Amino acid sequence: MFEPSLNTLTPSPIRWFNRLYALISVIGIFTLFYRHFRNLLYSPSVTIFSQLVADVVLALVWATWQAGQMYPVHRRVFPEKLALVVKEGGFPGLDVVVCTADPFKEPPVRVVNTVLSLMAFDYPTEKLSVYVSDDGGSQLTLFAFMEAAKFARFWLPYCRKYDILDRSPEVYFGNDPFLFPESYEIKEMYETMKAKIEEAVEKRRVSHDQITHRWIKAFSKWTSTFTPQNHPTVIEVLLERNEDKDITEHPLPNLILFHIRVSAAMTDSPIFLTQDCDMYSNNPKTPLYTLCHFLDPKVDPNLAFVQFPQSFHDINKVDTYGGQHLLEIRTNIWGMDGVGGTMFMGTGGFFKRQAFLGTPSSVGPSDISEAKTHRVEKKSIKSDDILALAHHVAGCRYEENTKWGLEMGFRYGTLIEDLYTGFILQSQGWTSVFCDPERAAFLGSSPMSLSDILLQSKRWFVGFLEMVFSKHNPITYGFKHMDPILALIYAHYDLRPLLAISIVIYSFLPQLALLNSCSIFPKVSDPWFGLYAFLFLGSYAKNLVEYTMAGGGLVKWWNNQRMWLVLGVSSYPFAVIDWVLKSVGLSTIEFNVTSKVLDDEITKRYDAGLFEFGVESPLFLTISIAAIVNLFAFLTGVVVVFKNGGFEELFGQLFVAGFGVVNSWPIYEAMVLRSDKGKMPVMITVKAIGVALGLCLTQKGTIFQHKPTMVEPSLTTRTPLPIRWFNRVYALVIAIGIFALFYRHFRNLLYSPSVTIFSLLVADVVLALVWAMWQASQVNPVHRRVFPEKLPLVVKEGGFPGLDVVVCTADPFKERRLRWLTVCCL
Ligand SMILES: O=c1ccn([C@@H]2O[C@H](COP(=O)(O)OP(=O)(O)O[C@H]3O[C@H](CO)[C@@H](O)[C@H](O)[C@H]3O)[C@@H](O)[C@H]2O)c(=O)[nH]1
Repeated sequence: MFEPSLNTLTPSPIRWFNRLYALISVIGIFTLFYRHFRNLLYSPSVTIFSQLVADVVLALVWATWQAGQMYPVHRRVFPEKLALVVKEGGFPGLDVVVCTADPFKEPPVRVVNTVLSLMAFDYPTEKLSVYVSDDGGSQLTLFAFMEAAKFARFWLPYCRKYDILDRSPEVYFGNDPFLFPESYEIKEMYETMKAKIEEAVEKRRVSHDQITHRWIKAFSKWTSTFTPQNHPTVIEVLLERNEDKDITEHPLPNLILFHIRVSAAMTDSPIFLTQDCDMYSNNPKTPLYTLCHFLDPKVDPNLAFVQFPQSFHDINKVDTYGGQHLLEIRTNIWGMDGVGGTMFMGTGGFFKRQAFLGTPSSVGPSDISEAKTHRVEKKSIKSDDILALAHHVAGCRYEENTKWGLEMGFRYGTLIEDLYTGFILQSQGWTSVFCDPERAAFLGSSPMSLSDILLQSKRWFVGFLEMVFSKHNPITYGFKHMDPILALIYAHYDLRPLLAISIVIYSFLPQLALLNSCSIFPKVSDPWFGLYAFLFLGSYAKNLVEYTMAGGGLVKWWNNQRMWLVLGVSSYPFAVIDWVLKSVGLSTIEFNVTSKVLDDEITKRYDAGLFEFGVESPLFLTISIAAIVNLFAFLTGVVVVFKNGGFEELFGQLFVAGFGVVNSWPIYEAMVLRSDKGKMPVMITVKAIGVALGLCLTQKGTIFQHKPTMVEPSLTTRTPLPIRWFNRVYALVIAIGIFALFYRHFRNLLYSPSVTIFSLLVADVVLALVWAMWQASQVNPVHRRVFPEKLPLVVKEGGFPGLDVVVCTADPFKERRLRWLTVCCL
């Protein structure tokens, strides 16, 4: 029987290019390690050891990133075919949970907009319930939703009637679309509601005259002992679909305030969506795209969630802080999808409820219509027993001695509950898919100040470190429980904070060495320099290709790589320090909610592409120190090279310092050229200059051996022969062939051991060894020339060293001749 396919999955052809690039780079990386080890062996030094450590960490993070490039896929969905599979009345129930935590960092008007846009999904309202979970326990939130429930009666039918696309009223009216007869009236209602909510937030309380009789009892819970941490359970049904109708007598979706488990007790829909409070719906058809996965006749019964990307409406044209996370959200995620599971991003994830109750084998049937827990759908959500059950499960003692947070529901105990929860689900055998419709499903806000973005990243990175050092480490645990490639991709995120080691080393070591005229990279004419150039340019070029394919341009890419460096000397090392302090019990780390409050001046500066400093954050101090050291080293290096020469030897360091300087431009600008409120605080600049100069002046002659770079007349030249490239390529190709042959021998030995195979292996190993030794002499053939005419520049004739000439005659007694030669040498 023909079964309509609601989605398709196609492997991306770019995977072949990715794999080839990875193979060539791996060879390059191992060659570089060989050089480091050889140097360490023959002339061990702190500098070489630091370079080795930096490069090993870089290589680890790079390699785990490549895992996400091995199996990229693309998906398409066909919502127009849904009707062939299920009638609208047969759609599964959908619970939407929106979380908010602080009405002063997350303005209730914005949360209301998010919720209204979700209530207005193109989905049967009798199947839809929206929950608002307020961790801040604020009466301002309740008041805002009381008002929102009234406005919804007008807004939802208006969206339906005119098939409006922007279903967040703020966005819709912000675009000035007065096309329909009711538009003015609806806008006025919205503005009135907005003003009321904002007035209450400004006064920080809800006055009695703003509360209608029906809500007095609800607000009476906010007594003098009520605090955000300690308060009675508050569950309020603001709209109930069986009772509340919009102005066209169409049922409204349920709208309920408070806790996530409450949704299982009240509506128990098979699918639920979790949403950040700022992530409004930008595409009303999003739930239909989700159904294209959950209701596909060939659906994987273990499918746990469908993830939509996090997209942002307020990123400036050049994405100054790399806030779009294009590489993570639009590139790597497809690589995860190709091996069985995209990560959960904390928002925009539609879950099958059953996935939170246990492993696929323990929870039984996985048909979406069966994916319920309490089976309470038929009763009114205002009935006493449902409300009693909801209060019971919402109570904070409910979880004690249960599996909630450990083996069920969202997994606690980390600052990255989203990534962690997705990882655990996938290690239990659940799968997930990524869905990226052309019109973004959801749009949220991204921080506009540097300190907000650095603090947010630091929180994530502490969370990643918690995961690395837990029993759920992606390598030790992941390798056993999921596709190893997927485990490696998770490992990439968890290892990222360790990049602090590499970026800090490369932000200071070559620069300080430059100040000592001490060369730590090969000189330009040295073949090893080519290897450095290949690895650096290759990875940057590949990164640019990935970024462009993800939808970014050159300027955005540049800003993104700059943020990578900025994070490397701020959020990454601070996350490591925070994690260490927390691990030894010297501090606790809390979830600091990211501020979503818009400040006009900050927005203006952000839109102009300026970095927003403004506050005295220790995170800015380290960035500034690195920027000043790079500038000082670069300028000193240029002067030294002009005075004494040595450009070839010092080029590598001049390049690294120069690269640091170019990337640090916004920091110098904020220190010296800007006078607005977002400039670098003077105290940070002063402290940074003090520390940087102290560092540059006090390290002289410590770990760096001073090597004068004065030009000396060269009496000989040594030119590598071009044939070496041919020799090397030949050796490389044959070496790959030899390894393939060995692989065959070993496999044969393993599966059908015999004397013949063993003898062949021994013979080939010996041949290969002798061959490899001979190739060693072909790798770097050189040609030498001497310039006797330049000798007077170095030494006068009178200063020539003495020269003894020994003439040998044939001697029947060889030993005697040797004895004579030895005597001469003495
Ligand atoms: O104690 C808390 C803290 C936060 N939130 C809500 O969680 C959401 C995310 O918080 P936010 O401060 O915006 O964190 P971000 O770092 O911007 O969010 C990203 O990172 C979080 C942690 O990994 C994920 O939870 C989010 O979904 C993801 O968008 C917001 O709706 C908050 O209201 C709560 O409900 N309770």
